[in-house]
Amino acid sequence: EVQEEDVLRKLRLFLRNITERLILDCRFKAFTKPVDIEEENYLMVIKKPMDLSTLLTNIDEQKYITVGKFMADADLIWKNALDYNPDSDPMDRSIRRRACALKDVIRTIIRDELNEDLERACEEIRESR
Ligand SMILES: CC(=O)c1nc(NC(=O)[C@H]2CNCCN2)sc1-c1cc(O)cc(O)c1
Repeated sequence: EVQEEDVLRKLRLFLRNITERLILDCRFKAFTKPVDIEEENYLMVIKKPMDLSTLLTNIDEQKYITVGKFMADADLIWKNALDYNPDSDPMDRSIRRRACALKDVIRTIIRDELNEDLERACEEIRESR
């Protein structure tokens, strides 16, 4: 009913704000668009590609009804980067460093800025569905 839509709208605003800040952060440029699948055997190594612009589309398509569901996809971005870049190659190291920074930034923003009442209200909606 109306209250639920209000809660989910607030969640979308919160998640969109975080995602847009990450897209604007030049450290995370490599993560802003889907990896070009011409990239050597990318889809053989990475089962579920994810990127910041796809996160934004998912938010707009109302795919996330809890912060936890959003976090699972957001975590895919840096986890995929670590999986695809395990070597000592300078490019691998550079991507891994940015992946670790992305992980820390996402967690810090959520811990500092997530309103506990909002998250609890979202969990109640999830349980009721
Ligand atoms: C995001 C990611 O995981 C990624 N990994 C790369 N690794 C390499 O190129 C390593 C792999 N090991 C052998 C030496 N090359 S390039 C790259 C990437 C960077 C962008 O600016 C945009 C984009 O779509 C993808």
